[in-house]
Amino acid sequence: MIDLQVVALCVTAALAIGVFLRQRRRSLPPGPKGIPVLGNVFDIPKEFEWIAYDRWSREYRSDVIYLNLAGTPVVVVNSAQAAHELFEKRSLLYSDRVRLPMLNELVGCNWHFLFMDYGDDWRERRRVFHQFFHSNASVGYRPRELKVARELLSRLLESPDDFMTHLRHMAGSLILGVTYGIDVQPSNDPYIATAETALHAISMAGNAGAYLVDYIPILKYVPSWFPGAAFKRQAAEWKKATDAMLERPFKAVTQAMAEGKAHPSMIASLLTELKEDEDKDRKEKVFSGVAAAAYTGGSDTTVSALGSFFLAMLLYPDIQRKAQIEVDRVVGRDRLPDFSDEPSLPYVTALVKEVLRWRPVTPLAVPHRLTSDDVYNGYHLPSGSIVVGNVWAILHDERTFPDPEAFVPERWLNEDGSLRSDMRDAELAAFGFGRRICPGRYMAVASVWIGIASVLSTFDLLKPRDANGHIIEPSGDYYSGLVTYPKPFRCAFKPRSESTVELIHNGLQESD
Ligand code: HEM
Repeated sequence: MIDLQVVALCVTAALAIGVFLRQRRRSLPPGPKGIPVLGNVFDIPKEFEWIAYDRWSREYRSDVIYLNLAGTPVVVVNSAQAAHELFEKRSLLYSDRVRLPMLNELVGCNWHFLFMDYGDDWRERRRVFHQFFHSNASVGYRPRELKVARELLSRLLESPDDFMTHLRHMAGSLILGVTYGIDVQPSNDPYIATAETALHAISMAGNAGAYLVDYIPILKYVPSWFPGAAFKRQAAEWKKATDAMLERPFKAVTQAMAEGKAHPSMIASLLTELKEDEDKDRKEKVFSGVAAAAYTGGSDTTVSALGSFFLAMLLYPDIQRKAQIEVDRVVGRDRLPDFSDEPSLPYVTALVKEVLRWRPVTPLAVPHRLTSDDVYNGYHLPSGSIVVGNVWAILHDERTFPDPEAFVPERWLNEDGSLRSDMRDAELAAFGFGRRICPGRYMAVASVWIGIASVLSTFDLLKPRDANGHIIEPSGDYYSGLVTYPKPFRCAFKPRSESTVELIHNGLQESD
C-alpha cells in the first residue's frame, strides 16, 4: 500500500516537473526543438551560423530565438530593435562575457579585456584604451594612417598579387606605431610576425566549443602528460606565443625610453604619466595587456574590411567608376587624397559604410553573457545565457536595407548625394553592441576610409585574365569565423595614369 502511495507521488511529481519544464520551455523564445541532453548541438551549422540564425528567426517569426547547447542557454538577437532594447537599454545585464577555460586560463589570455568579465578589471582597461582611441584622440593618428595607406599604394605597385599580405602589413604597422611607437621593417618584421602568431593562437583557442575543456572546466587540471591531454600541450605552446606578443614590444619601448630614444606612443605616454605611489608592476601589466588587445582587435578586422572592398570593386565595376569620378572631381589627378577631402567625398564614405554592411567583418560580433533572468516580448531569457548579436541579420534586414545582398553605396545617401543622418544606429551594428561596442571603431573607420580613397584615386581594380585571355571571376566565397575574410581571389591593379607611379612616390615622401 505504502509502495503504491510512493509510486503515485513520484508519478505526480514527475508529471508536475514535466508540465513545469514544458511551460518554462514555452515561455522561452522559439527555436529549433533539438534532442534530449545535447539540445541543438547538431542543429547549428559549423560554418556561417548567422545565416541559419536569420532563417530560424524568420521561420519562428521572432527576432529573438533560443538554442540549447548541451545545457547552456543561447539567445540569438536578430534585429536592430531587439539589439537596442537588450544590449543598449538593459546594458547592465548584457555586458558580461563567456569564460572559455582554454583561452582565458590555459592559454592565459586573462590580460585581454575583450575576453574579460564585466567588472572592475575590464572597466580599468577599457578606460585606459578609451583615453587613446576615443573619437578626438583618434584624429591624432591620421598622419600615421595616411602614411601606411600611401605605403600600401607603393606595395601594390611593386607586387600587386600579394595584396592581402600588404593589407596585413599596413594594419600591423599602424597599430604597432600607435601603441608602441615602433616603425616596422618593410618586410618580415619581427614584431608583426610575433603578433600574427599570437593572433592565430588566440583565434584557435577562442573558437568556442572546439575544446572539451570549455564544456567541462575540471579537465584543465588533467596533467599535460596524460593520454588525451594534447589540448594542454597545445595551450602551453600558444601561451608562449601570446606572452611574446605581450612582452616583446613592451620591453622595446621601456628600453627605448631608458635610452631617451622612444617615439611618442600610447605606452610611452602611459609610462611617463605613471605616478610614484602607483603599483608599477601591476600597472605595467595593465598597459601591456591593453596595447596587445589593440593589435588583436584591430589587425584582422581592418584586413577583412579592405579585402571585401577589393572584392566588391571587382564585382561592381560601375560603383568603382562612380566613386573614382567623385575622387577625380574633388582631388584631381595631380595629388593623392588626404583626410581634408573627406567632407567632399560623401560617395566614398557611403562606399566604406556599404563595405562594412555588405560583408560584416564580425558577423556575430563577440558573444555577450546575460547576468540575471530577463523578459523580452513576454519570453523568459535565463540568467547565464550566451547572448549573440546577429550583426549579419541586422545589416541584411530588408526593412532597412532593401535588396540587402546587393552592394549599393547609394542607400547611405540622400537624393542630393549628401550622407543620410538617420542611419547612424544601423551602421554601428558592424562594431557590436552596448557597453562592449568596439572601442577602436574611430581609428578603424578612418584607416579603412583613407585606404579606400587612396586606392580608388590611383588604381583601376580589374578582374585579371588567364593565358587564353579569359576573365578570371572571383568566387566571392568567404572563410567563416569570428572574423570573416574573402577566400583568396585574384585582382589586377592597373595604375590609372602614366603619372601614377610618380604620384605614389611623391605621396610617400610627403607622408614621411
Ligand atoms: C573594421 C574594423 C573593426 C571591426 C568591424 C571591429 C569589430 C568589433 C566587434 C564586433 C567587437 C565586439 C563588440 C561586442 O562585444 O559587442 C569589437 C571589440 C573590440 N575591438 Fe574592434 N573592430 C574593428 C577594429 C578595431 C580596431 C582598429 C581596434 C583597436 C585599435 C579594435 C579594438 C577592439 C577591442 C579592444 C575590443 C574589445 C572591447 C571590449 O570587450 O570591451 N577594433 N570590435
